[in-house]
Amino acid sequence: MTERLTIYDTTLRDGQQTQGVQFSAAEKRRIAAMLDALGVDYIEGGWPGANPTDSAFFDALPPTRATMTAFGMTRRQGRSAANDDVLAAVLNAGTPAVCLVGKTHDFHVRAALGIELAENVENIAASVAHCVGKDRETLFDAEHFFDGWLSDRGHALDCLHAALQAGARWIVLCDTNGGTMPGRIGDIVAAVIAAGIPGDRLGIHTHDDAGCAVAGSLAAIEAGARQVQGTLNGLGERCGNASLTTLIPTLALKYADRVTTGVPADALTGLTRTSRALDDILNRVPVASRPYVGGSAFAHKAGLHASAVAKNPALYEHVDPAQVGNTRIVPMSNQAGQSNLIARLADMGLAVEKGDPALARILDAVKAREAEGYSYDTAQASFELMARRELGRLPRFFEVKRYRVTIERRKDKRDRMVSLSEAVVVVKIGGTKTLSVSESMDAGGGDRGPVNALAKALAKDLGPYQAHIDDMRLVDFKVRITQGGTEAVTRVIIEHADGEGRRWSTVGVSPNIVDASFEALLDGIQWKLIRDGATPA
Ligand SMILES: CC(=O)SCCNC(=O)CCNC(=O)[C@H](O)C(C)(C)COP(=O)(O)OP(=O)(O)OC[C@H]1O[C@@H](n2cnc3c(N)ncnc32)[C@H](O)[C@@H]1OP(=O)(O)O
Ligand SMILES: CC(=O)C(=O)O
Repeated sequence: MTERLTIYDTTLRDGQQTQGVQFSAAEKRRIAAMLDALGVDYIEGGWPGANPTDSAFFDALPPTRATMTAFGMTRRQGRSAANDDVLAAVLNAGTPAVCLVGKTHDFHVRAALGIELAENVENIAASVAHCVGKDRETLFDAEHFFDGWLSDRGHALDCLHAALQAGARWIVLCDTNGGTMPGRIGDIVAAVIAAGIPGDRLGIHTHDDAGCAVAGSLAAIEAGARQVQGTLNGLGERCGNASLTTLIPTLALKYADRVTTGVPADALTGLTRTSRALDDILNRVPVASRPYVGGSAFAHKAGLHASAVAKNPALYEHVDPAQVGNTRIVPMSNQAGQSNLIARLADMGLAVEKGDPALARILDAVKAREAEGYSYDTAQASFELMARRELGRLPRFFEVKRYRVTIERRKDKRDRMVSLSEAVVVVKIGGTKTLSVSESMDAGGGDRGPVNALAKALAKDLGPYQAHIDDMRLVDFKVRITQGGTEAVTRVIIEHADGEGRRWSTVGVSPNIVDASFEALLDGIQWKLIRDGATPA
């Protein structure tokens, strides 16, 4: 017998409390549509009246199947709920549900609000009753509840009972500082239920400060809480909230015998896309190690793992990546054996029989190059080019005859010191040599550095290949000083993208950062020409 678990998303409110995150109203609408497609039950849209973006979002709310919720706080001391302007802004947003945060830790009541415990309980009751009286489904976020329970459980419970009696639909227990261990969360939730707050009225809201937010939420669910709150990709104040990107598949795939959620199986297959779409909105590189949806979540690097996965993927996978819309990869590195290699080459469309002597040559080359400072487990496009070279299947599109980069520091017309990087690249395509010159100046007149100048010069005139590279862009550039053999060398990893949504990474290594960057840039272009099926001139 399974029970229905309600999923409450707070990406647009607590997620916006992440340092460095500021959604526009249009972005909030896009994210709300993504959440709706996923099947969450509630979308907390923000705090109306707190800032212009949230107000603009609530002024033109998108239609959603999920219950749109406005967030705010209980009335301030000395005001009636009807005369509290913050509460009024929350109600004026016109959402079917509202969520009010209130203090439940005696320390906060005295130190942050500066009021008596009885006054706090009255404020909670009056605020909830006011919203219920305006026909809003009302949730009460019991801030710092777990710390409050340990400090003065009588007061913490009084706050919950006051909200429940005033008509709150949900009482949400918050581990606001994120420091409560999962076992303790489970014990306290069970004690709260025993004290008369029914599990089907209880929610859990955790933060990840001790790395336990998802575990704490699961402990609360196991103890009987029937609403779970969280955010996409675990965004949220400080270290973030419980990640719904982890909780949703965990609930669907591992708790199906205990609870059901509103997320249908076909929406679950859109989870990886949703997670990456949010990163795209935030202009963030997706975290590869993210459970279920990360680029490495189903990457089998070690030779023993890859060999077993080739026989049966379940040997090293806790779920099928297709269930969450992710894909299995078998990267190449010096941890790899022939099984990784055959699988990887097959993914690239290169069929090679087991026992082919080229396999041993490629493995030796990977190990030798990684000893020099290369790293192929992320730079799979450079690995492909190297493997093709060993297999004699690397098309020769063009040859770089020479390149030069200069950096000049000089005064501009307004007598300010400015830098200017300039690159010259000479390439030979077929029988024709082309010379391209480019500066690194951006639209605002700022210098973007020698690597930018080189990238622009290299991409400026590639004759018959130009149409293939026009939609390429550089999305990430990482530099590490590493030990190659006995010398310190620079390793540059570049992530590229194109108009078709492909992303690929390349690596270059040299004692000189410009040479290392150039090698990675060149690999990026060659890989793109191969993928596009360009014909060598
Ligand atoms: C745990 C959480 O994440 S809850 C969500 C927190 N989110 C945010 O704070 C983001 C949005 N907040 C804001 O934009 C602003 O803080 C506003 C508009 C809500 C209030 O702004 P201001 O009026 O300038 O107050 P300020 O932010 O300085 O302080 C909050 C005040 O509310 C009081 N307060 C805090 N929590 C509560 C509560 N649950 N109930 C009643 N009053 C509260 C504080 O004691 C403080 O009062 P004081 O000014 O008398 O000391
Ligand atoms: C309400 C909330 O975000 C918290 O207590 O963490």
